[in-house]
Amino acid sequence: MLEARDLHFSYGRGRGTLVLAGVDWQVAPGATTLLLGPNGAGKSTLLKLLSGFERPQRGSVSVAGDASRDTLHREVAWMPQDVQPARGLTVAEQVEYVAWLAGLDRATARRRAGDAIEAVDLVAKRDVRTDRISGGQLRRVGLAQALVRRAPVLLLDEPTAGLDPAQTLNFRSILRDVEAPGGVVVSTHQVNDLEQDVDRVTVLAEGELRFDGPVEEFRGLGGGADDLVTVFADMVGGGSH
Ligand SMILES: Nc1ncnc2c1ncn2[C@@H]1O[C@H](COP(=O)(O)OP(=O)(O)OP(=O)(O)O)[C@@H](O)[C@H]1O
Repeated sequence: MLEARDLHFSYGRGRGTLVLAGVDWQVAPGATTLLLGPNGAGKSTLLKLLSGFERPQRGSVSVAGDASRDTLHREVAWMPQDVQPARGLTVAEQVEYVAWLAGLDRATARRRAGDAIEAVDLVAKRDVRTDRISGGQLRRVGLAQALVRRAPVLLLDEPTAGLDPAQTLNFRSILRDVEAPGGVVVSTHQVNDLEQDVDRVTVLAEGELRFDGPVEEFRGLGGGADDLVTVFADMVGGGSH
């Protein structure tokens, strides 16, 4: 199980602002968790720490008690908020390159990249350069990059931000078929992302967890969708949603 203990993190040296102030959290295996928090709450930072991309100043991130960077890289796949096109590479080449960087041999990287591109419904674009595809398609390349390693845990940072409603639905339906036995985490600042199939909700605000439980429990805090926006705003101590 992917677990964070007493995570403290601030950017910059010395007196940088504390972004995470002692977060204890476990990613629920076999479940999809919505990591909900207002802008600047520290969601991206938490996901970077959980993936091993950043190291905490205090506390630890571990899988089954093992906190080594190699283990995190093997066990956790992370899709960053800003997926970058690799100049000059096609969709297939970019996903294959990421697989190769992760240590797969050439033939396996190619095969897995093909599978991942199929899973994200981008077969028609496989030979198009990634700097010439739409923002929504680039998000799906990002998801393919995360899937290609077949890590047990999948962390997705605001995967549908900026997508139109049709693309959002398309992305969610692709996510429904993703296999990640260690758990899937989807970060968002929008309460209406609760519409998607999620099992659990974790609310992060000002570097602390304010809620962590089954989605039904969170929904039960408000009478309807509008209520939940209010519940969330009260929970995070502001009007952001
Ligand atoms: N590279 C950085 N250097 C300095 N400060 C940073 C850096 N990245 C993030 N921060 C700050 O850390 C805080 C948390 O940022 P983070 O991106 O983790 O929040 P978030 O919840 O993902 O926000 P959003 O929903 O807007 O993406 C913010 O105050 C942000 O300004």
